[in-house]
Amino acid sequence: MVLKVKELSVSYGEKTVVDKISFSLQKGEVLGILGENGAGKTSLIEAVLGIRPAVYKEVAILGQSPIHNRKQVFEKVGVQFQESHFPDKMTVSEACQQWSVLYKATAPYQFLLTKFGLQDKEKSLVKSLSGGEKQRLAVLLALLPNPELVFLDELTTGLDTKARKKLWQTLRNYKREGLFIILTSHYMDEVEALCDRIMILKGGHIICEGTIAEVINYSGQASLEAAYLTLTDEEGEG
Ligand SMILES: Nc1ncnc2c1ncn2[C@@H]1O[C@H](COP(=O)(O)OP(=O)(O)OP(=O)(O)O)[C@@H](O)[C@H]1O
Repeated sequence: MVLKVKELSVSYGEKTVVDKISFSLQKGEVLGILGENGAGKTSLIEAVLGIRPAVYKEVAILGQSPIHNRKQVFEKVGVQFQESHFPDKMTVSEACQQWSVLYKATAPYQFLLTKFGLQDKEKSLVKSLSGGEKQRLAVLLALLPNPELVFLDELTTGLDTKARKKLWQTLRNYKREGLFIILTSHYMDEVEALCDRIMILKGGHIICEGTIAEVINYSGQASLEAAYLTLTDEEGEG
């Protein structure tokens, strides 16, 4: 098993935003975590990674605790966050180099820059990149340590249609090579393009999980979009 989470809860003060959630990721799977704004997706991922205080019965990533075996786990796990902050004067290549030194072994970053369409930006300041380019850099950095498992939070937010499709293809290739992926997304086309299994959160609870076909079937709707809207009671709100 790649990831096992048992009865994990996250609270901010009195407010519990992730409530006794249990789930797992099997080998070969891409798991999508869905849910409206504030459902608890980021809090859940941060708690699983051990960077957000939480209570739980068990959290194991690739068979080890991300809290007690931090260093060993993070040699094998890549993380892309919603926002990456870089110093003002840092160039793209410096960002890659600084990230590389955190790991024992990394992929050659020039190769990844080409893969992510950033080869002409090596000498550019990170702060001068467009939103979409920064986003691609954040995914690149997550993949730099050649991880076995990668967490991608709002993967393609801010990317144009062509860049999204390109990134999906890149990730599908990584998956074929054996990478396990957990991602959060607000885009049902993205989820359908990448995920084997999904988990929909609402108010810190899992309201539905299964393959895309199972979730659609369970909702009684004809598409994932309609299933998602029905299950999260969003219909008619927009
Ligand atoms: N540092 C914090 N302090 C207090 N409350 C927080 C904090 N971070 C998140 N929350 C609250 O916890 C709840 C879950 O937030 P979280 O960011 O995990 O949701 P999300 O599903 O990732 O949302 P989004 O889709 O908007 O990114 C929200 O109600 C949010 O306001």
